[in-house]
Amino acid sequence: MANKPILAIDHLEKKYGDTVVLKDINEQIQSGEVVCVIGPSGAGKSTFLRCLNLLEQPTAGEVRYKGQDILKFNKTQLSDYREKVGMVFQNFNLFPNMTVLENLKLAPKRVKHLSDSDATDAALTLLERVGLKDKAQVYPDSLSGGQKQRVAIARALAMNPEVLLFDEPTSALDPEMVGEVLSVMQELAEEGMTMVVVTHEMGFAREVANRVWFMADGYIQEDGTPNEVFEHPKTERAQDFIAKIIGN
Ligand SMILES: Nc1ncnc2c1ncn2[C@@H]1O[C@H](COP(=O)(O)OP(=O)(O)OP(=O)(O)O)[C@@H](O)[C@H]1O
Repeated sequence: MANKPILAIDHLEKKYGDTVVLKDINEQIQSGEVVCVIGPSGAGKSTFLRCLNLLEQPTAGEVRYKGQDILKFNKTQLSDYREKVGMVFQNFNLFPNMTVLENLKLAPKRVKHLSDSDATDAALTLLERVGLKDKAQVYPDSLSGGQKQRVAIARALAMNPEVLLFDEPTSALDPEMVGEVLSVMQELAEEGMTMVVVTHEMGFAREVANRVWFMADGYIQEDGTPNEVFEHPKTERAQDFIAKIIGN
């Protein structure tokens, strides 16, 4: 392949004690790709995602970002890497004692040393992009779940990431809030953001992903286009899962 991957995963393994949760994962992600990771509960999807930014330490293997093994990064390199590879969590992780605007300004000021007024301008632009400019001065507690998650996405974008990792970003939301978050994510995908999304939202995976990885028992068992994985799954495990999810 001509393109160099932005992320390359080689022989990744994660064990907790004697329990092997991820087994020999080998994958590559190209810049601009949207990869959705699907699979049954307990398959290792979140653990895998957390290994990509070292919230979990892999027990073996390599994760290379633009050719460099992130497991060998020193503290400064790791902090630079986490600026470039942002993460959006299931439970938003907003700072409750800060306004929405302060949530967005904190890291750009502290880490990127932006001036207060530059950080404010950038934050307001991002809030506008996720449709929440009018919420700049409120505290997260007064927002709906969908609004909180849109703020969390804006906060991740405030660091100008090259890759965004999403860990079940809509799983904690009431059903009526899911669409507003997915549509922000879809816009990001259309703008060319590289995204790895662990999700139970099969509609999103079908429509927005370039590639779908089906994970079960700590392996990526299927890797293909949405059409390949949803319509023509090769393994029995994926066939069963997809039949149950799609309901036929
Ligand atoms: N800190 C930990 N210590 C021990 N076992 C863990 C730890 N974290 C996760 N596990 C185990 O690893 C396995 C994979 O968990 P993980 O959360 O990655 O799965 P998942 O595919 O994301 O599931 P779900 O869709 O339910 O979130 C599970 O069996 C889980 O119990």
